[in-house]
Amino acid sequence: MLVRFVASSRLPTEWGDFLMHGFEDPASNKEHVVLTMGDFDNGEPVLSRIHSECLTGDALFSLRCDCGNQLRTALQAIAEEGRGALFYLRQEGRGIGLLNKIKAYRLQDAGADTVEANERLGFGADMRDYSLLGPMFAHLGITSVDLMTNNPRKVMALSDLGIEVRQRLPIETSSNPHNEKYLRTKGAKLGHMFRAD
Ligand SMILES: Nc1nc2c(ncn2[C@@H]2O[C@H](COP(=O)(O)OP(=O)(O)OP(=O)(O)O)[C@@H](O)[C@H]2O)c(=O)[nH]1
Repeated sequence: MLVRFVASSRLPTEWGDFLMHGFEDPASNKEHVVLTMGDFDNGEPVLSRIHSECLTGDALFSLRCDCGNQLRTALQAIAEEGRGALFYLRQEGRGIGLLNKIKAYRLQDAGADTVEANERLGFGADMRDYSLLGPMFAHLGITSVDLMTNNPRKVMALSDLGIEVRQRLPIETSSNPHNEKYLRTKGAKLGHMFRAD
């Protein structure tokens, strides 16, 4: 069964008032949310971010990745524009889940990079599936986006779903000693268009 819309409510945040739309995915038993601001009726491209859940970076202030920083940067950019959408997909750890990500971090502490760690656990480098976005875009009436990402796979995934990506907007965040290797590996092995500080 396809991902389906369940309910919306107001979500005031430190950047402004968003609408929060909840979706359920019966196949994976996952719940996803989209935060929107403004009106999409005129068909103009919508400033958008497709963000993959990162409990450690988004909620626990981790410096091992750039996720929390990107989340805040995206919400701020949407609020400044007064119009946009943030898709928050519950695909933790590039789709391997939180506990496997902790195991992957352990392997990284022992010298593996983020891709090698996934592989040693028996996973591909990136297990995320973006097809679930189709019904979410349809429900919100968004057909064209300006996408905040450094990840070319997301641009291709949206094109495959028939969503026009008018432009890719880089989402640069600063590096620190804890995430330098991770950011380098994303550039070298996962095709991210990352420019280190
Ligand atoms: N398996 C694994 N997942 C990680 C690791 N560090 C961060 N993540 C997850 O990676 C996801 C974010 O992916 P990124 O590759 O950082 O960025 P992206 O979303 O592909 O691309 P951008 O749009 O440019 O941010 C989140 O689900 C994080 O939980 C790691 O070392 N191992």
